Amino acid sequence: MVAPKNTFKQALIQGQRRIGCWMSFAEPITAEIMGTAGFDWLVIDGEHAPNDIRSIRDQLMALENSPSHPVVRVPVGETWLIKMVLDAGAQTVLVPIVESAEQARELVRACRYPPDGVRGVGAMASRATMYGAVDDYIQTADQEICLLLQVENRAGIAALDEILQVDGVDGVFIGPADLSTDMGFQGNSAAPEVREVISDALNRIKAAGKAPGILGTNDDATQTYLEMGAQFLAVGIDVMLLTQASRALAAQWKAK
Ligand SMILES: O=C(O)C(=O)C[C@H](O)[C@@H](O)CO
Repeated sequence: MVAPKNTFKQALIQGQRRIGCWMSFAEPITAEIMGTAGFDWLVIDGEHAPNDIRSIRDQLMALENSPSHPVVRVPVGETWLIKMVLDAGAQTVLVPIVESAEQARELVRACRYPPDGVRGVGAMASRATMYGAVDDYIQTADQEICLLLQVENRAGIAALDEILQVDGVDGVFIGPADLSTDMGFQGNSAAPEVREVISDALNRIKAAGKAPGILGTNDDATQTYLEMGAQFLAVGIDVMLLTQASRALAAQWKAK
């Protein structure tokens, strides 16, 4: 079997815009449904959704034949967690709350095999190699893995230029909910002060030759981030899609 190419990473390198969606149900069946919607990428959220390594693996399996590229967000940037999601077959990893270049360098090392990194070699028994069927996985994995870091507080913003110098970081995602809360706006990411910081950060990320990313949870925010130049842009969350549609439907028919 030929080692899988990371088409999402290639698209980011080529400067293409990628429209995605968050998945917070932590269920393979909803991942499978989302995989039919036409998004370029889908986040399997290990930070705020009730996922474990088995549910992450099952959602990766559910998306196997989907054109939507799975991005696994680990709960924290720990080497052992990154090792597990890579072995489960993730090629793109999103790490929350990155605050320094040193942390970014450690995360790059967590994604790479020795001698460049510290990823343990258990490939033959893992899903990443289709249980040994991909002969050249170890030789090709480092270049196919896409590492996306989340900068989402004042410390991260202060360290952004240094983080952007770290080789092996493919993109930086600004977390509007966390950033606005850390800035004292309690989740109000539409506050002008927050929007200004987001706009400046997205510009700096692009200028450094990395892909800028963000999540908009309503049309106004999404349109604003699009105009600010977000390249990998999540435009919603599956749970919110269901809550909004089901509440609107109930209200529509109860009002008759
Ligand atoms: O700070 C943010 O915004 C994010 O990191 C995305 C969120 O975690 C979220 O809205 C998805 O649960």
